[in-house]
Amino acid sequence: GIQGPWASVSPTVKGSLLPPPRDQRAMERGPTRDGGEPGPAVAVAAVLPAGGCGERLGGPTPKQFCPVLGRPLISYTLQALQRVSWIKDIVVAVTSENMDMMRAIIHQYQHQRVTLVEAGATRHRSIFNGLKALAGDHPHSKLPTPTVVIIHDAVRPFVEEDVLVSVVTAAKDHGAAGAIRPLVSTVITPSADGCLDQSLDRAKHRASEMPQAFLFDVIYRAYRQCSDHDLEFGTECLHLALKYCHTKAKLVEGPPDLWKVRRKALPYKISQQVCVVMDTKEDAGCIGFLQGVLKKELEVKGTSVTLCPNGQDLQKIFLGECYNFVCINTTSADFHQITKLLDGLESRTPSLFYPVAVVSVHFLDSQNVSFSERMKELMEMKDFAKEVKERNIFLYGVLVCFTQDNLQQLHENVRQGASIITSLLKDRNAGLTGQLLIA
Ligand SMILES: Nc1ccn([C@@H]2O[C@H](COP(=O)(O)OP(=O)(O)OP(=O)(O)O)[C@@H](O)[C@H]2O)c(=O)n1
Ligand SMILES: O=C(CO)[C@H](O)[C@H](O)COP(=O)(O)O
Repeated sequence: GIQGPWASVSPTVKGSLLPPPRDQRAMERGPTRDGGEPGPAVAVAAVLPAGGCGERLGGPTPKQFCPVLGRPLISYTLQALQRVSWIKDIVVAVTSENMDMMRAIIHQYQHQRVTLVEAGATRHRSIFNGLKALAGDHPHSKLPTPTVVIIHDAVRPFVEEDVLVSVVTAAKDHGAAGAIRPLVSTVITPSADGCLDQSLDRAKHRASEMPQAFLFDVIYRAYRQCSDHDLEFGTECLHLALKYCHTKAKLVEGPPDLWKVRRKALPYKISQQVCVVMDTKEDAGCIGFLQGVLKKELEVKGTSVTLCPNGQDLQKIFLGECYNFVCINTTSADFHQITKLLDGLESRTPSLFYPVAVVSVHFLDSQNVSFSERMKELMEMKDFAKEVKERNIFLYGVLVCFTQDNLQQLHENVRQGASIITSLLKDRNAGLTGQLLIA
């Protein structure tokens, strides 16, 4: 029967990126423990493999430790599991070299019910190590053995309580269960000579995702029997349960946000598009020259420039998936345009894995306006930058200085400004946000 205040199980953490849990749906599906304690009426623990190096994503930091809005990715996943009170223990497999970092993350974000074990050389080996810590018969077991164990990748941060309830409930009944999604592309089989052999009927196949859940005895038995080849090359825990315990997993349709971080999030073309926003229709003089140089600089790197003169609806820009903005301000001390742009960007869903970069370009006619006066005006940008960084928007400033009577120097400074803008957009350096670079 359904009892218990599910809504109180998972309060939305203030300031959290995670959407509020769909408790209502969980309530409809999930049985509670006897006595009204919320959660499936069995002891549940989770194993989180987090010992990979993230080769496909690239970069020196394994993807589970990459910062997302300043917080390591794994901390979001832990937060998502930890707010489900009926998951009693969370065992995380981490390599020895990252153990201290993981401890620091647990301490900094006050994660609870977490036990660390050493990761193995492959995902399956890491999971096996996690299971051993929960197995009563193992010398390294430290924790109570659960009836059901959830296995979930550290790099799938958006797991919600309702899907956890579904897989745990199904595992209780079937021995094993896993989330699935429709296939996004058709799977084909090539022949040895590189020609099409077969094309699978997409409607008949599914992508296997995480979380998965198992009766502990089933999955632990499967891991203890499986071959070195399985542990080395296997990619599917549900398959181990089938192969070694004849347990046919129940498949549960999961939501689209169960995805895993694999490669860089954005297709190159989208991430490279640049939108230039102007506060004037005028395109003569240094503005026109800057536009020309920018087009050339950015085009060289395979980008396209959209010019949006004043008066055009900025909404159109926000609807598009643009991640690079150059805001050219010609009106002295006027932050109107950039404020409008930042407001619009803020209302857009934050891009978690790729910051939006905005370069605010200003001009200083040093014969007519004093440098210190202009700097004082532009200091405001620092506060803007700090605010919007919270939303993964990186704001930079560029000041192009000129004197009316030295056209050659103006052109040179504009060229330098354009190359600073290009580097800022390309590098997306978090440390330079709010800084004003002078050309
Ligand atoms: N020896 C390993 C390899 C992987 N994992 C974990 O298994 C999950 C899913 O694996 P995958 O996406 O393949 O991660 P990586 O192996 O890090 O990535 P890549 O395959 O691109 O190297 C990740 O949380 C990863 O840290 C693990 O615990 N131990
Ligand atoms: O998704 C999985 C686990 O998370 C896969 O089962 C397995 O680890 C292979 O991963 P990938 O599809 O990223 O190669």
